[in-house]
Amino acid sequence: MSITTKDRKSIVVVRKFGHNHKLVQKLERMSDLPSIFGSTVATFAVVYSTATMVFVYTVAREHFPQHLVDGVEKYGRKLVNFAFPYSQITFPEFTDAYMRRSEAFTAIQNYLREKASASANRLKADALKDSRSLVLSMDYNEEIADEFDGIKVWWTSNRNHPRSMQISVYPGPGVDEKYYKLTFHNRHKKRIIESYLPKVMEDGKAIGQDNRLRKLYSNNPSKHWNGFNPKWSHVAFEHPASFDTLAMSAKRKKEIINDLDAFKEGREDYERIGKPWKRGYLLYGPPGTGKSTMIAAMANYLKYDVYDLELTTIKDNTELRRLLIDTSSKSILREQEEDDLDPISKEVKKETEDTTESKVTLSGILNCIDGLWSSCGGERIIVFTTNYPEKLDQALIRRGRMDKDIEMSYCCFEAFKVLAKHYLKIDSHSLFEEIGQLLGKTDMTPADVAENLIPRFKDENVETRMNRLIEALKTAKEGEGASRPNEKRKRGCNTRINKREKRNIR
Ligand SMILES: Nc1ncnc2c1ncn2[C@@H]1O[C@H](COP(=O)(O)OP(=O)(O)OP(=O)(O)O)[C@@H](O)[C@H]1O
Ligand SMILES: [Mg+2]
Repeated sequence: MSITTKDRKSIVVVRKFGHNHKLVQKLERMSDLPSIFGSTVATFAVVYSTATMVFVYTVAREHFPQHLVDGVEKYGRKLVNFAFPYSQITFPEFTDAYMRRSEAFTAIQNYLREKASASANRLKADALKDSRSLVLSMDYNEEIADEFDGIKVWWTSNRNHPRSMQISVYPGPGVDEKYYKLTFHNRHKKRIIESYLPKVMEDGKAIGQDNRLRKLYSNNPSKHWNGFNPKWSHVAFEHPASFDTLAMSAKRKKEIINDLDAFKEGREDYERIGKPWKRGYLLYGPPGTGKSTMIAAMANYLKYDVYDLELTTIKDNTELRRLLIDTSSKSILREQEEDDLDPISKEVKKETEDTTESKVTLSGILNCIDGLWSSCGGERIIVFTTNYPEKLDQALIRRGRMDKDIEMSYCCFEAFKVLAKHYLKIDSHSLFEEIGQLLGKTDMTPADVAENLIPRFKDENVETRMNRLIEALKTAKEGEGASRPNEKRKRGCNTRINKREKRNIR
């Protein structure tokens, strides 16, 4: 170093700085070396060297003209960058003084959680709000290395300890300030910012979505809405239904799953053709054929929330719109026709409801489905369920609003086999043939079949349960024969999916 100064000590220190740069370069090449070691030494070198630069700068300002001092400063910065060519980005937990949690922090936390359990040595266990089980994450001061397109980066989890024992509802002095720090080589800055970080955010959000406890929302009567009473109340959505346990033919099931997959993966297609990312299903069929079970299976398959829309407690279209805007994406909105409600539910509703009649009109619903609601955040499914498809207005079910009809009907033999597999834990039995024949001649819903297969007492054996079903089928057949002797029944498997073009409900 050729700086002529009276202070010998500073020249010696600058030489050390050069030595540290070589060390950092060496550490960088040794990518197999635990990086915490590399970055700790490098950080130490930089802190040490930076302190020295500050000292040199102070001394120089006192003894040298300004243009020389500026030169030293510029050269010093270059040296620091040369010695530690890494950039760091910090992601604090809170975005502001109002305890608003940073979305970026949460996404990174989710993203690193999976990597942490595989590679970090020290983990923290938490039962997070809205999460179903214990979650493990990297402990403070722990480091995780990640790789993206051959670029190596390091994440550390840190916190600033409270500077005083003050108790505060806001983060700040007295409250832990947690943050993640990302370190990467300067030469990758552009790709890290433009490609890696967006990927971390996207993956982290998707992981959060998958792990969160999903919710079943129901709308509150609009007369109760105010700052304290929200439009929607929710409970945890923990319905156990799945496509595996849903009684219907395997072919139909596959068709519905494929349709849902295409929708879920279809974001870019919808964007490209300029269509709101939503899909409408019309589920129709007699009570007990599995319409509600199907919605639960869909929600579990897609990992969506469910909004149960009760139109009778909404005064008018404006309120309906406000209600729908308040729903989130990745959700299934279920609207049930009032005629479908059983007599008891109708009575309860009459007693609890306001006497003023709902002025929600069909066109109000349609406008919401077509317009505003569709456009505020995509990935929404709307399902209309009805026991009386023939009563639905054609405007509601025209193509583009309801994209697919799914008919749920009586239990066929294939559907019975699904129920037997789950209720009786058997795939075949000598009584299956008789049951199959009876199902072919009798209208019995999957709900009634299931009711006969469920044990009435502990350890009730499989034959007894199947014989009970046989008896029930025989009784139902006799009853049907007596009440509807001339009716020509069409029986297929319990689900039929109709393309809109082919179906004519009226
Ligand atoms: N297809 C099915 N697969 C499996 N279980 C079924 C099926 N259909 C009915 N069940 C059983 O019967 C019960 C009632 O079914 P569900 O509530 O889904 O019928 P629904 O068609 O929605 O009736 P409603 O028209 O009265 O609303 C379910 O809890 C489930 O146990
Ligand atoms: Mg139902």
